[in-house]
Amino acid sequence: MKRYKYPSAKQWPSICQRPVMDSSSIFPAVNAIIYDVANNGNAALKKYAQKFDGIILKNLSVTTQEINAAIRNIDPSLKKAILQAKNNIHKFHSSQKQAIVKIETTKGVTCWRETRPIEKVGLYIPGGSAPLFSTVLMLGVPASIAGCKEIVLCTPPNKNGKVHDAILFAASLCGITRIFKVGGAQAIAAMAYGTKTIPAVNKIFGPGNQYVMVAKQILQSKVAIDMPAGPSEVLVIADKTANPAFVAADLLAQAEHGTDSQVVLVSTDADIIKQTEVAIQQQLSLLPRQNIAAKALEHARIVLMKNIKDAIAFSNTYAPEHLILACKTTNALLKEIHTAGSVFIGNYSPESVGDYASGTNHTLPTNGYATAYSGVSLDSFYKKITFQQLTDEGLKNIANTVTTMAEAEGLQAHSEAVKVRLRHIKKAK
Ligand SMILES: NC(=O)c1ccc[n+]([C@@H]2O[C@H](COP(=O)([O-])OP(=O)(O)OC[C@H]3O[C@@H](n4cnc5c(N)ncnc54)[C@H](O)[C@@H]3O)[C@@H](O)[C@H]2O)c1
Ligand SMILES: N[C@H](CO)Cc1c[nH]c[nH+]1
Ligand SMILES: [Zn+2]
Repeated sequence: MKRYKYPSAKQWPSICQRPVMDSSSIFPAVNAIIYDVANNGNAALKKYAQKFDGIILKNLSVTTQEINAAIRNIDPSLKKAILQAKNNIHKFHSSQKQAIVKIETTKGVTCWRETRPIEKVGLYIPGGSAPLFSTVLMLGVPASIAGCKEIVLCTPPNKNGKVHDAILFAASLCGITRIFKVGGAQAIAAMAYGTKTIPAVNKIFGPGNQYVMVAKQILQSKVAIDMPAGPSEVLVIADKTANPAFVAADLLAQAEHGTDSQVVLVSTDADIIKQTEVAIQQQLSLLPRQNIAAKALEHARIVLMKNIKDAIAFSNTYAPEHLILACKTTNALLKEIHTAGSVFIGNYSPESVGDYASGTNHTLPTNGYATAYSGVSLDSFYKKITFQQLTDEGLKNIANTVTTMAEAEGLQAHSEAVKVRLRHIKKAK
């Protein structure tokens, strides 16, 4: 853990550095995997399943029998929880549908936008250190609301060559049947290039470790991606109204994801910091994944700030995936938040509820990308097409503007496409 007291704004960018792996080693490794999958297809996928997941696979596809068995085997209380989470995610994402708005920009010139689903989408579900079946809902629910025709899902197999029952159950709830036992950078490459078994898609979604995230970034010239969503992060802003036990629990919740997760506490109160550090040690010792969390805590940041205004400004510089406001919150303060993936307000809004069931999406930009990217939403699964329709009057009303601009750009043919119609209208009268 690194601690800072009243750092100057000049120091903030260096404090905000993420513990990302050295990209000089990760890019060549991922490039080699992509090249191999593009050239050797399924054979390369099976080779990497053996190398990274420790399993020799005969078949990459999950069979209907495996899906049906998972649906039968799933624990009833887990089934109920998944159904409630799905319901909330469905409600929130359905509310993001937008009505078509037709605008007459000039008399007789009407413009509007219509949405169409992206036809083929690929969902990556992390499974290296934990089978994140919640991510199936976060991606599968909006994909099915949008009406994507082909939904492909890739996830790493476990040591027995199986996919976790809850992943298969959640997928079946979203109507996803094309499921493949492929993880890591090789899964992203397979969905970008296609193999004999795995279809190529138009857009790839989903979080993952740094290999997955770098593969998505490299393949962006071949296929669309949702965003760079890598190792989990949280930044908590705590004032004296915060509960140190809650803050510690929230920091540990993200720290347990992976050794490269990053957690940051920014507080205006030295006592709250002290008590939170004590609570972290107490709670950490009780966690099954304490080794992972402890490693992640090594690159945690604890920052004492003079006031909440500076704390928010620091958070905007960090651009956290998740921001928890364990402080007195007003609407004016919320307006000061410019960069964050998802925000949790007050002592009773733990980040875990957004991970699973409040309804918001947990696939969010990490590593500072919240400066420019939004988390996954219904919109991520659509293309937006603009339309315009002009009457003859409309064309006359706008003609001079277009011909003047076209001719000033030296593009006479553009101008003529308008003028030929004007002559036609004149003749017809
Ligand atoms: N940003 C978000 O929205 C979000 C959401 C959920 C999870 N996450 C993050 O997703 C990540 C999940 O990571 P994970 O590792 O558990 O699962 P993962 O499925 O992303 O990665 C596992 C795969 O990584 C590959 N791999 C492992 N070691 C490798 C190596 N040395 N070289 C090349 N490839 C290798 C293997 O193919 C393996 O199947 C965590 O970091 C978690 O914090 C982020
Ligand atoms: N916190 C993760 C996003 O960074 C999402 C997740 C899934 N399961 C639990 N948590
Ligand atoms: Zn989480």
